[in-house]
Order: sequence, then structure tokens, then C-alpha cells
Amino acid sequence: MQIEARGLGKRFGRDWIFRDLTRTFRPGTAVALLGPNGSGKSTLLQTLAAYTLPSAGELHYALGGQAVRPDDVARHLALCAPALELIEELSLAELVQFHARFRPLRAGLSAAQFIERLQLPHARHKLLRDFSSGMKQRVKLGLALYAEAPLLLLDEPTTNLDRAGVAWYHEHVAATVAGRLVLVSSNVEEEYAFCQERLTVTDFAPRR
Ligand SMILES: Nc1ncnc2c1ncn2[C@@H]1O[C@H](COP(=O)(O)OP(=O)(O)OP(=O)(O)O)[C@@H](O)[C@H]1O
Repeated sequence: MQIEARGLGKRFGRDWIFRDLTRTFRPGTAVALLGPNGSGKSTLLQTLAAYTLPSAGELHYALGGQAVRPDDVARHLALCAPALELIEELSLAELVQFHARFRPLRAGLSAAQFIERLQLPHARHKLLRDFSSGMKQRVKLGLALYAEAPLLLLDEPTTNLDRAGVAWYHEHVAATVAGRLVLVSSNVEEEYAFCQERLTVTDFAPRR
């Protein structure tokens, strides 16, 4: 997926979060969206993902050289974000099966192999509501990383992960990012260290 932002701006009420952002995000690139708490990283991520409308400027999307309408971008993206809820009433095996109906796993990857990659085979019949917060985060990340989607959005991806979980994240990011456009919203160096490009949201904050 390629995203071209021209003069992009977003405001809530009278407050501009960012303005005049012009940049092309190319496939095969990982971009870290940086800035302090409340600076607008998640808002920028959501705007680029066409989850929320920009207040100014234009966004153009393309896949394999073909234009993609903003309304259709959701079909091509995989997202892991703190606000994203898992269906707590399902077991892990049920969740993976359900999720794959809407966002298929990468070609050739079975549900059983996917659960192995999560290193959670012992928990396959456990209900999500009984998972620890770190286990849930690993599931959320895995579903995004191993989805067949050319746009990968990671918002604070190592939230709730311990050292082993962070090592797991690094290994599986390295295995899945090739060829995709990856946007990582973060304040934690180790979760975006793999990104070739950086964008600091406050560089586009209007002076108050
Ligand atoms: N729906 C909304 N309505 C009004 N203001 C909002 C809305 N969403 C976000 N904001 C405001 O926009 C600003 C940027 O918020 P955002 O969550 O994008 O920051 P962030 O850089 O991701 O923060 P953090 O590092 O704390 O996650 C904040 O001042 C926030 O209060």
C-alpha cells in the first residue's frame, strides 16, 4: 500500500493537532510516528488509515499501482492498538477461526500453525477473558502481523509485554514486514527501532 498525504491536517474543535503534512509513505517501508503523550500520534495513524476524516488536505491510496478509495482502505489493513478489544467469550482457537473469516491469515498458514507461532498452544481452548494482559497483547499483535494485509498499523505494540514478549515481537515483526507499508505509533525506542523512517508529529503542530 502507498499513501500520499498532501497538506494533511486534523483538528478537534478549534485545536489543530497537525497541519500541512505532505509526505509519501511507500510500500516496503516502516515509518515510526513519534512524539510525546498527547501530541497526536494515534490521531495521525487513524487519519492515515482513513478511520477518521482529515480536516484539511488530501490523502491518496494505491495498491500495486491501482488507486484505492478511502472507503476501501479498511479492507487492506491490519491493526494492533490498545483500544482494540478481543472477543472475550471465545476461546483462542475460536477467535482465530472467526477472525480469519474477515482477515485471512497469510497464505499457507493454518490456524494451528498460527497458534504455535504465538507460543500459546497450551491455551488454545482457554477463553480470552482468562488470558493475562500480556497473552492478549501477543494475540492482538499476532493477528495483525500474520494477517494478509499490505498496510500494517501498530499503535504502542509492546504494551503489556514482558522481556520474552518483546523478544517475540522483534522476531515476528522481522518475519512479516517485508513488502508492506508499516506505521508504528510509539514512544518506546525498542518497539520502532526496526523502522527505516521517522516522522515526529510535533514537527507539524501549529504554533499556539
Ligand atoms: N475524538 C477526539 N476528540 C477531541 N480530542 C481528541 C480526540 N481524540 C484525540 N484528541 C486529542 O488529540 C490530542 C492527540 O491525541 P492522541 O491520542 O492522538 O495523542 P498520542 O500522541 O497518540 O498520545 P499518547 O502517547 O498519550 O498515546 C490530545 O490532546 C487528545 O486529547
